[in-house]
Amino acid sequence: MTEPLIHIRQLSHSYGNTPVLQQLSAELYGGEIIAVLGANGAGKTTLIQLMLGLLSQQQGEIKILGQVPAQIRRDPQLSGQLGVMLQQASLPGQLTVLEQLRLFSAYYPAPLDLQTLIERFGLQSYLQQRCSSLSGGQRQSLLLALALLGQPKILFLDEPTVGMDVEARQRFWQLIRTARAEGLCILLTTHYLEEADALADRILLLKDGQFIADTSPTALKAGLSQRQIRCRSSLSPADLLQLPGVSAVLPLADHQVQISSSRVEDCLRQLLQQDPQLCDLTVSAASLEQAFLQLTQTHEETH
Ligand SMILES: Nc1ncnc2c1ncn2[C@@H]1O[C@H](COP(=O)(O)OP(=O)(O)OP(=O)(O)O)[C@@H](O)[C@H]1O
Repeated sequence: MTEPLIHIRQLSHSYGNTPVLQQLSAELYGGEIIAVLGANGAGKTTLIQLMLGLLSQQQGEIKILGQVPAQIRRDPQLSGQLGVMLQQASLPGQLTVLEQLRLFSAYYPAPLDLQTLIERFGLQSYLQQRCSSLSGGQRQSLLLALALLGQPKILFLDEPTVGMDVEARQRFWQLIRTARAEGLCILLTTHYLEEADALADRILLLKDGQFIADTSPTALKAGLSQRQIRCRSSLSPADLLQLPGVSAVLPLADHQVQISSSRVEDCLRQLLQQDPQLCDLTVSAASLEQAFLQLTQTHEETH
C-alpha cells in the first residue's frame, strides 16, 4: 500500500481561547488533487500554515514526507520537496521573469530544466519583462512555475487562480493536472467551486473546525436531494411552492423562475399539467456549489 505523503492526526488549533481547527485527521497521497473548501474564516489558511510550519503546532500531529513541518523548514533538502504558491506571495518587482527563474533555480538541488519549464508554462513572450509589470494571470503562471521548479513531491496552492480570465484559468488547470499525472500530491484551497469540481479528486469540506466531508465532488453532488428547474411559467410563486418536493421558488430576470425540488420528476409532471403555457424549460444537474451550501447548512441545523 502506498504511504501517504501528508498525514494529519487529531490536529487542533486555537487563536487565544477561540478554537479554529478541532481534531482534524486526513491522509493525502501522491497523484491526487485535494481541495480544501470552507466558508471565509473556516480555517483553511490556518491549516496550510500549520502544514508549512509557518504557525507553531499546538495539538495533534502533522507529518509531511514523514517529518514534522518544523523539521522540513530547517532542512533545505526536504523543503525543496514542497512547492508552495500562497495568496500573498510577492515577487521582487525589479527582476525580470528570466532573472527570477534563474535565481530560484539556484536554490534547488535538482531544478527542472529552465527551457522546458518556460515552454511548458508559456513564459517565452514575457521573459524579459519586469515582474512588477506582469498582468494578474501572467503573475500567477510565473508563481506556479516557480512552485514547480524544484521538482517537488507536494504542491500547496492557496487560491491560485484569483483574477485569471477563463482561458488562463483553463490553461492553469491543465498544468495542475499534468503535475498530478506526474505523481504530485496537490493541496488546493479555492472559493471557486467550479474549480474544485473541475480539478479535485477529493474534497475536504471544513466547517466549524472539522472536516464534515472527505469525498469526491461526484459523491458530494450525488448526495444532494435538491435539483433545479428553470422555466417561464404563468403560475404564481405561491402555486409553484405547492408542487411536489418544492422548497424554494426564486424569481429570475426576464419572467423566469428557478424552482428547487427534491422530487423533480413528479414536480415536472404536475407543472406541465397545470401550466400549458410553460416554456424555456431546463432542469439542471446538481452543482458543487449547491452541494456545498446544502451540506454546510444541513450540518448547521443538526448541531
Ligand atoms: N493570527 C490570528 N489571530 C487571531 N485569529 C486569527 C488569526 N488568523 C486567523 N484568525 C481567525 O481564525 C479563523 C480562521 O481563519 P483562516 O484565515 O484560517 O480562515 P480561511 O478559511 O483561510 O478564511 P478565508 O477563506 O477568508 O481566507 C478566522 O475566524 C480568523 O479570523
